[in-house]
Amino acid sequence: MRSKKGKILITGANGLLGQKLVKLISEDDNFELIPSGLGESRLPISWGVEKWEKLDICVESQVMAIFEKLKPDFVIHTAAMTNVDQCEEYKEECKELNIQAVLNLVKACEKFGSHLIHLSTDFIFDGNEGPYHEEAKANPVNFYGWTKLEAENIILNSGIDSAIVRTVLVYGIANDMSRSNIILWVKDALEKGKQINLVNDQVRTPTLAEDLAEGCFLIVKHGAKGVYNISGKDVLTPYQMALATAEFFNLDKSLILESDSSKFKQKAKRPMKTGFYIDKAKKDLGYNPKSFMDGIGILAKQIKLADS
Ligand SMILES: NC(=O)C1=CN([C@@H]2O[C@H](COP(=O)(O)OP(=O)(O)OC[C@H]3O[C@@H](n4cnc5c(N)ncnc54)[C@H](OP(=O)(O)O)[C@@H]3O)[C@@H](O)[C@H]2O)C=CC1
Ligand SMILES: Cc1cn([C@H]2C[C@H](O)[C@@H](COP(=O)(O)OP(=O)(O)O[C@H]3O[C@@H](C)C(=O)[C@@H](O)[C@H]3O)O2)c(=O)[nH]c1=O
Repeated sequence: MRSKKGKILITGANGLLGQKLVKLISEDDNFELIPSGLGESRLPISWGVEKWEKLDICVESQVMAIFEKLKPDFVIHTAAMTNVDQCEEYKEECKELNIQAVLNLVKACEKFGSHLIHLSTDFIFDGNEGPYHEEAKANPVNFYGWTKLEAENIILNSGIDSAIVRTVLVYGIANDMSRSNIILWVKDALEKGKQINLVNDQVRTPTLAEDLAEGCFLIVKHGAKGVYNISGKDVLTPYQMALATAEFFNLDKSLILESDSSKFKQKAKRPMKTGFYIDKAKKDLGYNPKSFMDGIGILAKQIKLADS
């Protein structure tokens, strides 16, 4: 039997990215996969992934015990408090999960020499000059973004082997999801005949969850270190994304009301113009994401499968 190329621990494996990583890596027998999460596994039974470690990354002793037991070569850290508006309201909980837990993981990686691949975000930027390269100056405009920048700094100043994966507005469908994403809630609203307001002055490079998982796995396979932008390649406003969704699913576009950020307010401020240039990931890793329309196509097939 060929020796495995490495043991990969995934945190937050029940999440949208987490589940896509499990699906992708479990199909490559060069790697031993260890999915972990806060509660019981919510992975589809049909995937036949038996392994599961219950791991609350906020509890340092649990993190140390898992590393002691498994000694992972790589850790793909996806777990976080990702509801941006809740982060603004519940700052202590957000700091606990998005910063303190990263300190726990860094300590364990220092002790066991594990390579940490950490998920970060376009929300570390203020959105005044997007799209952004990896070297752009961070300046978060909401608490979620501030915690994610703090986490980056802890990792980059720690000296451990690490890669920071920054991404943008992830879309996709997973099993028993803990939060929705733009294509799903737009599609759902239009199917229910609900009017929705979509801003036309915020700019993103929306990212298919499968592409993001591919980018993280490429970093593992290359043993890559440093900061990588891993996002979609199309620069779109939420209004354009909603129109494309209505187009694709043949839904009523007249329910989509064009708005702007002066009229449409969310609890946490959103950076206006973000999105990423991805030439570094393309050159170093061979990363090659789908177009937004092809991404919606992949999602549509999965929705059809899930509904059947
Ligand atoms: N989604 C997006 O648009 C973007 C995401 N990112 C980053 O990518 C990463 C993955 O995002 P995404 O897949 O959408 O996240 P999800 O919210 O889908 O998943 C996060 C996971 O973390 C788990 N979790 C929560 N608390 C703990 C804990 N204490 N210990 C262990 N696990 C815990 C959750 O468990 P449970 O399911 O039980 O609640 C959930 O499964 C995050 O770091 C996020 O900041 C960056 C940019 C955009
Ligand atoms: C709910 C809603 C959002 N929007 C816009 C605002 C925003 O730019 C975009 C997405 O808004 P949402 O609130 O759905 O998603 P949001 O919380 O902005 O998503 C963020 O999640 C975290 C985890 C990240 O790291 C960021 O990269 C980003 O993806 O759509 C509307 O125009 N109308 C609406 O009714």
